[in-house]
Amino acid sequence: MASPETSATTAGSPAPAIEVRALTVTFGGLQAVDKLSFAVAPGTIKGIIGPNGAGKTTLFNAISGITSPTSGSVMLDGTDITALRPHQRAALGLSRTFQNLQLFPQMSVLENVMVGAHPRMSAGWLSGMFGLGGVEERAFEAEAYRLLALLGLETRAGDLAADLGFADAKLLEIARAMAAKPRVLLLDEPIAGVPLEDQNRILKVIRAINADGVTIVLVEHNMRVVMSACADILVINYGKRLAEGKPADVARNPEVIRAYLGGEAVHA
Ligand SMILES: Nc1ncnc2c1ncn2[C@@H]1O[C@H](COP(=O)(O)OP(=O)(O)OP(=O)(O)O)[C@@H](O)[C@H]1O
Repeated sequence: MASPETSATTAGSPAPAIEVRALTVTFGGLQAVDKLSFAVAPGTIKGIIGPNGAGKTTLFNAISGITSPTSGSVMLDGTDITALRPHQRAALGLSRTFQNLQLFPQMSVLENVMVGAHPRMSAGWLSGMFGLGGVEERAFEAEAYRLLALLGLETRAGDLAADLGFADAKLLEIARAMAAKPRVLLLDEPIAGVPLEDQNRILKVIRAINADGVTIVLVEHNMRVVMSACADILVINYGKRLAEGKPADVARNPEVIRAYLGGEAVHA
């Protein structure tokens, strides 16, 4: 029988990978996230869009544990994780990237990926990471190389992260998050600021990660990317759900068009 912390699942219908229940985050008098509820089906890519200040990053911060919600709950694979700290959520399989890259510029590309594996490391491993060697370090290093190859960054492994171009730095941020071997990956604007000619590289990586079985929640302003990558999309405004559904339906929704683009059509 399910414990009080786990949600009931009926036979044949697995718990959502992520479920947010009546989540509210208040800053002073401002409801940045306002009684928001939604679910993300396992193995899918869910897009979250909304105008500037709609509450998308605050929502990600509450899901990943960086911000404590004022009320409501967050479930991961049917388990209530609302009270857990970010590293505990990461150890349970929830990983994220940041809109403003959280890389170590003076460390190598490879080392940045290896740091991302810390939720899986044994105690003391990180402090001995550079120079002590050992079986565990070599295993993580081999995995980090495999991840870099998957993301097309293997030739940059020895370079400083500071020397990467912007698109490669965005990819490295994804590789760092993937090093924790997440089942659910939150991507905060992975395409933002990336030149048009590099955007498809990142889109391909997102699809490849998802094809490997990782559930993805994608916050992104780039409509072309959101519309083509996501099975369904949640639109929020003032921290509340404005619309939810298939990309084509959301793009036609008059309320979405009005609130999100001030009257312009949402182009796929
Ligand atoms: N730490 C904070 N303290 C006070 N207000 C905050 C804080 N973080 C966010 N806010 C406010 O909460 C609201 C939601 O902000 P948030 O950054 O989550 O929106 P967003 O949808 O991610 O915006 P953008 O698309 O511009 O990144 C905004 O009004 C913002 O000013």
